[in-house]
Amino acid sequence: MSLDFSTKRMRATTVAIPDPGLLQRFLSASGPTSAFIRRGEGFVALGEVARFETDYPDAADVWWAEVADHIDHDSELPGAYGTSPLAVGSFTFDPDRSEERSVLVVPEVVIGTRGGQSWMTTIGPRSRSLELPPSGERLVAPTHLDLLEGSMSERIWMDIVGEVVALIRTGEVDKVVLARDLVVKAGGPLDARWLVNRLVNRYPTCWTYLVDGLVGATPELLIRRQGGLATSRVLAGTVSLDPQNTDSLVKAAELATSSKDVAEHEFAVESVARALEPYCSAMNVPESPSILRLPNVLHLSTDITGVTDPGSSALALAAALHPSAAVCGTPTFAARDVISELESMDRGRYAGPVGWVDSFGDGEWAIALRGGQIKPETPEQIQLFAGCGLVADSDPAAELAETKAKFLPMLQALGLAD
Ligand SMILES: C=C(O[C@H]1C=CC=C(C(=O)O)[C@@H]1O)C(=O)O
Repeated sequence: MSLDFSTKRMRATTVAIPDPGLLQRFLSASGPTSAFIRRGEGFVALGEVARFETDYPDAADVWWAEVADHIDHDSELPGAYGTSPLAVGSFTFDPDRSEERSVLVVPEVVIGTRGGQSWMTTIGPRSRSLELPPSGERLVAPTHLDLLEGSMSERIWMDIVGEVVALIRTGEVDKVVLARDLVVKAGGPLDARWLVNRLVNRYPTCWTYLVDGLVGATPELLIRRQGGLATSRVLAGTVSLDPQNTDSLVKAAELATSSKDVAEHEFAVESVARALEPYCSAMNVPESPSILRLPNVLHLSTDITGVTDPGSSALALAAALHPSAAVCGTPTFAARDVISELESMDRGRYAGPVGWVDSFGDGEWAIALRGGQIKPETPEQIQLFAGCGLVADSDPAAELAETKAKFLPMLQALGLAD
């Protein structure tokens, strides 16, 4: 829907509501529906007042600033983080080389919970009903699933890893993040709500996202802006855990002392710190990473914080930080060229920013990892993605095993793994 800014104003109303319970129960079967949930907090969004399809996040940021300017907002929770009208979006990894378009949607209804406070924000040309929408519809598990090879076989992918490593050893690039895909076909249309529900339960410390058929649970936060504070969680460097998780202490020590993983991580931290610096008056970049533990893997993790200039929205910051070396490589443009030449698939919105921005410019943008894309033209199928950072001493077989660990959350959500 396009908006005529010269004449149209919109009205938004935010009301405090009692604890609505599990947010994902409000996702709707019909019509646009999005989610952004972590540790039971966040929101689900229903309906669509306006939509902007674009190639570049900066253009979406300009569009949203103009839309937000045309909203009159009444609130029972003035100033509470994330409760003002917002837009939910997801952006392609490489807009110059993708068939997919990026999207920013202004939903009609947002139901959220954060810090013990729950709210509903409605938005539209007129005042809307302030009744909570129906929830708790029974979800149906996907059936008759087939797990298919993606754009290339494991063997070919490992050969390409070998080629990229050889290229890194010549000094042409320092790090390249190479991904691969798998396709899962079901007997009927897949219900993204089923996947969201499973991911929220199994990976509560990740950001579970659903935007326009892109669904997953990512551990990596590109940027959060809350008032004047910006935070980014940089991940790079991984070891897989065994299914019983009995080996995590040994694996943590292995990861923390692996020069290959530490090098991979340092490239990623440096790229985020460098891109964020121009927007910050002060910044804290920890000297060494900590270990982030997930059910399937351990990651090296660094939380960067900065005091930001209020003129840059969360979406503008996401545009500046993307693509970090956690999903692209170093140097950025050379790594992106290697990916486009050798990866042999369209990443679409995998590894791009996914999240939200509100009318104050606050918001959260995660990196769309550990997920997949359901397309409207093939609703019975999902394309899953996973990638690995390659440096000079990466080993193809170990990298393939790492992608398998990274596919696990989605395969579990689909019922294809325990
Ligand atoms: C590119 C992915 O992960 C990134 C984030 C964390 C650890 C990574 C790694 O160790 O390679 C990757 O940089 C992915 O999950 O598809």
